[in-house]
Parts: sequence; C-alpha cells; structure tokens
Amino acid sequence: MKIVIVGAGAMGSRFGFMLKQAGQDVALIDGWDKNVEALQKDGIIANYNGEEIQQPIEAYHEDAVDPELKADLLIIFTKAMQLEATLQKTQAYTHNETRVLCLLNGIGYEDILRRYFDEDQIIIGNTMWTAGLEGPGRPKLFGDGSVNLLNLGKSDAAVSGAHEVIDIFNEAGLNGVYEKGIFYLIYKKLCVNGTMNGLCSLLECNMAELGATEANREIVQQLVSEIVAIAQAEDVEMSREEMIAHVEECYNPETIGLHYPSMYQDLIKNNRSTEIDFINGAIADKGKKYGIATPYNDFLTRLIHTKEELLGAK
Ligand SMILES: NC(=O)C1=CN([C@@H]2O[C@H](COP(=O)(O)OP(=O)(O)OC[C@H]3O[C@@H](n4cnc5c(N)ncnc54)[C@H](OP(=O)(O)O)[C@@H]3O)[C@@H](O)[C@H]2O)C=CC1
Ligand SMILES: CC(C)(CO)C(=O)C(=O)O
Repeated sequence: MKIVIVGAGAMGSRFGFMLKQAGQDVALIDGWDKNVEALQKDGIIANYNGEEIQQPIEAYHEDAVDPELKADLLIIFTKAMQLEATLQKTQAYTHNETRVLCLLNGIGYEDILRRYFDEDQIIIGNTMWTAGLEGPGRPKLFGDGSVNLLNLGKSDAAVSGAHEVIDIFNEAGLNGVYEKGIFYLIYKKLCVNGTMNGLCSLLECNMAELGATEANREIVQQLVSEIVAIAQAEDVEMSREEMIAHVEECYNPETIGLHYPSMYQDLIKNNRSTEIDFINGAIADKGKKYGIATPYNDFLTRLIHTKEELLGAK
C-alpha cells in the first residue's frame, strides 16, 4: 500500500517516520522549501525519545509531485487553514479508491472532505500523539499516543478500509483504535483546544500557569459550556462537568501542564497564523446555525485574529 502524507511538519513527520520504520512504503509532500530540501537530502532526522535516528524517505514539494505518485492511503497533516488548498491539489495523486484520513485539531473537516472525495473514501479521527519540530526535517518525537478513527461512509468497503488502516498503524506502534463514538472524542479534544490554545496564546503562558490563576476558571467554564451546547445540538452527548474536569487535568505540571499549546507555538513562537477558525470560530459559526449564543468563543476568536494582525502573523 502506498501511503502519502501531505503536510510534513511535526505530526506528518512523526507518522511518516513511524510508518517508514515499520517497513511501509511512504511518501511525504510539503510546501515549505527548506523542509522538503532537508527531507530529500537527509531523510527524517528524528529526536526519537532522546535518541537521534535517521530515516531516509521519499519527499516532494507540493508544486513538484512525481506524476506517477498514486496514494492508496492519504493522511492529511497540514494546518487546518491549508486544508482546502491542499485538497484542490490532491486529485493529481489520488484515485477512486484512495482512503483519506484527516487527523487535524478542530471540527467540521468532514464537510470539506466530502466536497473532494466520496464518503466511502473518508476516514475521520483524532490523535493523542504529539510532535514538535527542531528545524527542517528534524521532528522531536517524545511520549506515547493513539489514533482514534472511524469511516464516514457506511459500506462494507468503507468499514474494511478503516480496519486496514488500524492494522497498519498498530504494526507501526501508532495505536489505532476503531472508535464508533468518534464525534464525542473530537468534541472532547475540542474542549481542550478551545480553552487552552487560545487562552495560553493570548496570555503567553503554559497550561499549568493558566491553571494556577483563579480568574481563568469562569472563562474556561463558559467556553466549555458553549462547546458542550453545540455538541449536544449535533446529537453528541457529553457532560459539561466532565468536560471541565477533563480540561482541568491539563493544568497538571507532572503530565502536560508545562506544554505550550500548538497555537502558542504557531503564533507567539513562530509568528504564524492560527487554527482558531476551526476551533472556537467553528463553535461560533455553529452557534449561529443552531441559534445558540456562543459569546465567549466568538470573543476569543476575534481576540486571536486581532493578535495575529498585531504580530503580522503569516
Ligand atoms: N503538533 C502536535 O503535537 C499536534 C498537532 N495536531 C494537529 O495536526 C495538524 C498539523 O500540525 P503540526 O504537524 O503540528 O503542524 P506544523 O506547523 O509542524 O506543520 C504544518 C505545516 O506547516 C508548515 N511549516 C511548519 N513549520 C514551518 C516553519 N517554521 N516555516 C514555514 N512553514 C512551516 C509546513 O508546510 P507549509 O509550508 O506548506 O505550510 C507543514 O506542512 C494541525 O491540525 C494540528 O492542530 C494534532 C495533535 C497534536
Ligand atoms: C496538547 C494540546 C492538547 C493542548 O491544547 C494540543 O492539542 C495542542 O497543543 O494543540
């Protein structure tokens, strides 16, 4: 099976590295010139749990993909705001039976994917793996994780396609789980991203520092209440109290509390645009659709966009 990963940043490199190490036939596609040059020259040089491992890998710039390349499995790890532009280019290296797996943070990707692929080709999910980049071609890969996924279409072929991906992931140690309640998990993760990412970026702190403040609690509770109300409007059952407790687990400095969320790294560290429109912005949009007030998510979205403008984020 030919696996093509589009978006060879931190997460794309993690999945590419682990799948290639497990003997899979993997190609990476990316739009960042220096990253592609490094991958083509030296492969992935991973800091893998403290050990440097070099893994040669096939890699292309998004504007110079080999016309012979055809993906049986396409994994998307661009940033959310690059998804639509990426999908417009994928037709060149996909076919009618390509499975497309999207693991981006945020919500609503199934609606975008349906515009480009048949429902039976689409697999949605989320992942608890994390990754960072120390430089072009140099991912920093620490810790453990898992991938929850579910076929969007209902046909036998769609179900077996998702199971095939899980088998491949498990052989590579990526811990794939077939998850019928995938939308619950997607909203559960959104509760974390919809609070920690925007607030830590605006306040320029890590999650433990945010959690140590008294004044943040009301804001976090209001953001989560709005997210849970939208999930419920979409028939995803979840408890507000459980989700607030889940978010508060992130404050623990002995687990992930010392982490600066990816949005902080994008905006504050790397001066790049954020995924806010697919996190809090998506909640505000759905609030308008369902007639549910989402003032905290709306305000947070606008504040992050204001900060992007002030910092001249690209
Ligand atoms: N990192 C993590 O721990 C986790 C991330 N996710 C999600 O996975 C998706 C991918 O995230 P992630 O891999 O972290 O994103 P990255 O920013 O590492 O990579 C995404 C893309 O950004 C570009 N890029 C990255 N760094 C630079 C740079 N310094 N200069 C120029 N371009 C750069 C690259 O291509 P291009 O030039 O074409 O933009 C790359 O394909 C997101 O939806 C994220 O929310 C989910 C779970 C955990
Ligand atoms: C680690 C975590 C859960 C923090 O919000 C995350 O997903 C991110 O950094 O984007």
